Amino acid sequence: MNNIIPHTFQVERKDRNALKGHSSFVCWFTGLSGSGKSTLASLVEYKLHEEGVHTFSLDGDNVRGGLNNNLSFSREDRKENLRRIAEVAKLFVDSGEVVIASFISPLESDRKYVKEIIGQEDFLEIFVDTPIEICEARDVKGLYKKARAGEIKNFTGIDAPYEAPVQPDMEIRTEEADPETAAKNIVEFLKTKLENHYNE
Ligand SMILES: Nc1ncnc2c1ncn2[C@@H]1O[C@H](COP(=O)(O)OS(=O)(=O)O)[C@@H](OP(=O)(O)O)[C@H]1O
Ligand SMILES: Nc1ncnc2c1ncn2[C@@H]1O[C@H](COP(=O)(O)OP(=O)(O)O)[C@@H](O)[C@H]1O
Repeated sequence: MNNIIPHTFQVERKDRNALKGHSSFVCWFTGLSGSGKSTLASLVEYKLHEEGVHTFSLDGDNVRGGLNNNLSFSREDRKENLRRIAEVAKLFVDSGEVVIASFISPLESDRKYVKEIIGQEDFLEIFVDTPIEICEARDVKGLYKKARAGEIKNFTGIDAPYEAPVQPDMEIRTEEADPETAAKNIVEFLKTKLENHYNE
């Protein structure tokens, strides 16, 4: 960082957390396209918001439509996509928000990189574990059909890899729990972090 000297501001993260009355961190959903990331993220955010928690959602399609609209789905571009998202998420954590991030984030090494940028203590990984056959049967956006027809290249799970997390903080098998029940369980899990992390 040549000649870059960060300014220290009087209002710090701890002051923003105190004003909001809770801690801030990133809840990161990873899983295949159609696994249920956005569905669960939306329900979880709604429930937290209803309880007065300050939240902000970052989602694959939204971020790729703006900030990251120059990036493809090559391995290098996915890494850059996730690097920028991690930096943005970190800013939101500093601002005192609970960030709900939903990105395929298919590689263990890239998720590790994201965790390093955000900081281990501010990062929770939730694996939305849905077998590819189910995601493909759902085919919410018709993308699997296009990928099978060769109209989309590097599609995760078809001709690009997805590495399941080795030690996620939480795993949701969407075949076993309906979205509402799964979201409730996630919120219960996050509440511990909201309180404990704040009192540390
Ligand atoms: N080739 C390919 N592979 C996977 N996904 C694709 C692809 N092309 C477009 N899409 C759409 O982009 C969404 C995933 O973007 P992400 O930023 O989450 O992907 S990544 O983390 O950089 O791998 C993903 O959204 P979700 O279905 O919500 O996961 C797709 O709608
Ligand atoms: N238990 C579940 N959790 C989440 N989504 C589910 C579940 N069961 C079925 N679904 C359906 O699966 C689809 C998941 O789509 P979406 O949330 O957009 O996935 P992603 O964001 O991972 O691409 C939605 O149509 C949702 O209604």
